[in-house]
Amino acid sequence: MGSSQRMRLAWFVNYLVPGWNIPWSGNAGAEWMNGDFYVDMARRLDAAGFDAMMLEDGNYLSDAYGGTFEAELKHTVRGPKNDPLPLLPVLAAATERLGFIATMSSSFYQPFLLARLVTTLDHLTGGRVGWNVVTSSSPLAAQQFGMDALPDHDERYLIAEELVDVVKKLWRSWDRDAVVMDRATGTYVDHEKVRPIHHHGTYFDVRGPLNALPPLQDLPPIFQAGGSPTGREFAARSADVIVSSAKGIDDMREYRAEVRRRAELNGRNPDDIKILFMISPFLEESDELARRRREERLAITDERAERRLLMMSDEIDFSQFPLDQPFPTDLSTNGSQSLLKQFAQWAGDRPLREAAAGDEFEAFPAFGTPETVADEMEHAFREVGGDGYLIFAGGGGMLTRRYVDQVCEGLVPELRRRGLVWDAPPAGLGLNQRLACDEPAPDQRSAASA
Ligand SMILES: Cc1cc2nc3c(=O)[nH]c(=O)nc-3n(C[C@H](O)[C@H](O)[C@H](O)COP(=O)(O)O)c2cc1C
Repeated sequence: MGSSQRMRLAWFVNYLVPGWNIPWSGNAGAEWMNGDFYVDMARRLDAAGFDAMMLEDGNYLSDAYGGTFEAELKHTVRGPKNDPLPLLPVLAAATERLGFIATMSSSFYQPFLLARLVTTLDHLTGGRVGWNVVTSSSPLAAQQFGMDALPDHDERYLIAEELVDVVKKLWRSWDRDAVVMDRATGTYVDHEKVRPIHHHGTYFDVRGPLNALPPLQDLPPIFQAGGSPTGREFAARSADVIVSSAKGIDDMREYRAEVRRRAELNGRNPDDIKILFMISPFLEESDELARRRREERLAITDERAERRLLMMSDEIDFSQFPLDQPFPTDLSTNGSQSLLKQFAQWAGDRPLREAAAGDEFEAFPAFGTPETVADEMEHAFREVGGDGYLIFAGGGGMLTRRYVDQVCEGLVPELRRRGLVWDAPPAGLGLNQRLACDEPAPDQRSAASA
């Protein structure tokens, strides 16, 4: 059975300590900061045929949970976290084809700085960079930049939309053939091919032009993860790739249909937006062993519940809610609205301890042998019609070199055998073209069994 479209694979990483006190974590706790762990990982992903590594970012430690940094620093949820942007060219230099998605917040970056940074990264990586547009979710982040609080949730998306627009105008302030290098006249750039943009908007005033070269890719891909109605609308208007935290086949289907509908209403071809769903696969030699290991990981303990609640504590103090009671249903936030709503739905009437400890960042539970997990992924892929997956290693907590190998050496070859992922991308594609490319991979199942 050939595939009508290919499955894209990306991996979501935080530049903070990966698994460090679990089996197979080696000396990661003492060494992660030098970047070698992530360099090794990027090489593995590149060789396995992953499309991209997505580098998460945020810029605060939260004491919203219980009014202290104790739990935050104990569990290393948000830090210590180094700045992933300088890591990006280091990763690119160690790899050939893998794309890298840099996260930069629309609440703190000025368009000029961002446009120049991304175009520089695009040249340094040979056209392999993308931008994950996030709006940030905590007043604690705003307070690092001289503000008391973030703008309101929905207004943040208006700012993001204008930011994307100005950044694109800056990228296009140079014609692609502006550099003429005319030796006879001694002219390096044709000045008629470079123009100011004179942008005067609601949130930004930028004269332009860019004082750097335009990106190597025509436009580096825009990633987005908005889950609220406003977030979905922004994604449908601006994103090339959406990473979704939808949970369950119905939710995945609903999310995809709604974003595609919104894209169409905005005059876009819905097929131009690729949607990746999050999974945290749990791979072992047998289904039974994987099930047992997963159960151990998701054991209902106060410690695990605390870690999960901490991840949401960008604004609300979740330590105030008793773990033996159901999660309150009447909470609202100026932070990540959809993530809060999704957790409340997941939690239902169960005691909070059970709901929080048992929650994983995944569209569906994926555990077992590579064959079993590939079955699950293929089933959902065909059922929902999504464009691929974003792997997240259980919120990063179970990320080890061994875990990366289980995915790259066990799961991906199985997906490739089924004709779901390419052997290698077609030559000469920038990251944006690569992500957009639906060209099916050859089905190697019959060849392998012949
Ligand atoms: C896969 C994924 C990756 C995300 N990466 C980041 C990130 O790196 N930094 C950040 O501040 N927020 C990140 N977010 C949060 C989103 O930008 C957004 O705030 C969240 O999905 C809630 O959407 P909403 O505000 O529309 O409700 C991520 C969310 C998801 C699902």
